[in-house]
Amino acid sequence: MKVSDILLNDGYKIPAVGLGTYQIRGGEGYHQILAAISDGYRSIDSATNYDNEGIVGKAIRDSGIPRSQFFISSKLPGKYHRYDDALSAIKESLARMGLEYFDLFLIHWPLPKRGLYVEAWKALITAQKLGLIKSIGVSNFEPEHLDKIITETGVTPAVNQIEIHPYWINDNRIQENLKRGILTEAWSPLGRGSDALKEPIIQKLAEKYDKNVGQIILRWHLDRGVIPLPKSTNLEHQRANLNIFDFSLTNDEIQAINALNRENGRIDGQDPNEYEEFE
Ligand SMILES: NC(=O)C1=CN([C@@H]2O[C@H](COP(=O)(O)OP(=O)(O)OC[C@H]3O[C@@H](n4cnc5c(N)ncnc54)[C@H](OP(=O)(O)O)[C@@H]3O)[C@@H](O)[C@H]2O)C=CC1
Ligand SMILES: O=C(O)C(=O)[C@@H](O)[C@H](O)C(=O)CO
Repeated sequence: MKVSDILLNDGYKIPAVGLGTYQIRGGEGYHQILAAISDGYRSIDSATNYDNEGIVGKAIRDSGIPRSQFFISSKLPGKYHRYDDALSAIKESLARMGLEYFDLFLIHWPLPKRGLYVEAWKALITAQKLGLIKSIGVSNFEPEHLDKIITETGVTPAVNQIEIHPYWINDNRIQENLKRGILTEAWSPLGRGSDALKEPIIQKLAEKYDKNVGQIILRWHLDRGVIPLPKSTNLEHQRANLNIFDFSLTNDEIQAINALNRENGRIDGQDPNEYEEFE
């Protein structure tokens, strides 16, 4: 299945769907990632905190597909926000992956109470200049965090990866990213297997388009200009999650899914202003 590309604000292109890899680890995880690659995934979202950079890199190398055809992302953990630590951490991530560069590297969480994310951002800018990273971005950044790094460095992130699913549609943050020329990626795009998959409106649309419920939600992301990063260890789901480029939702259908939004729909404990990573 051919996945479309989207242009980033720095001139690089990113595939419109990527594979989430949270909790995909070890030998089993290696085979799951290899299977996803053979099904057509070229964009893979990893993180130092996922303890899987080694198997992601091994799957890429063993796939036989040229490195240049992949779009590989990882993320900086909070314990390495200091400038020197961040630069070393990026080099360590590359070493674990066995790669010479990342296509995208993100600050995983802003951790505003620690107040070091501007230092971390400066390290990503340096790493980009050194050729270790092509595109640099952030994750879980609120508009005020974005403004702070942009004002203090003059460099706008290419991507902000944030929580988005039918119970947390996050329209305001998507618009705030857009205003600054930042592309939005959706983490937990399927609500991490929540009841969203059972919602009648989504089931009805699945029947209408002859798709499954996961595909309807992923198409909703694309139709809102958002890149979803679905995680699946099930081969059938993995394949289906890429097969979303032969239909699109109407504006009314997008609004009907938007109406599932809940004031407290965020996944527990993931408020970017409060979130603390475990050391
Ligand atoms: N930047 C950040 O702070 C964060 C980033 N992330 C990133 O986002 C990725 C995705 O988020 P994640 O939390 O994993 O959750 P997802 O929203 O991707 O949901 C994953 C769950 O949905 C199921 N699923 C996948 N496809 C389908 C389908 N077609 N039909 C029915 N069920 C399906 C999976 O089960 P099965 O395996 O059986 O298919 C799994 O239980 C992460 O893996 C990670 O890469 C996530 C959280 C925070
Ligand atoms: O998966 C990630 O990228 C995370 O940042 C984690 O916070 C994850 O969302 C989680 O729920 C950890 O408890």
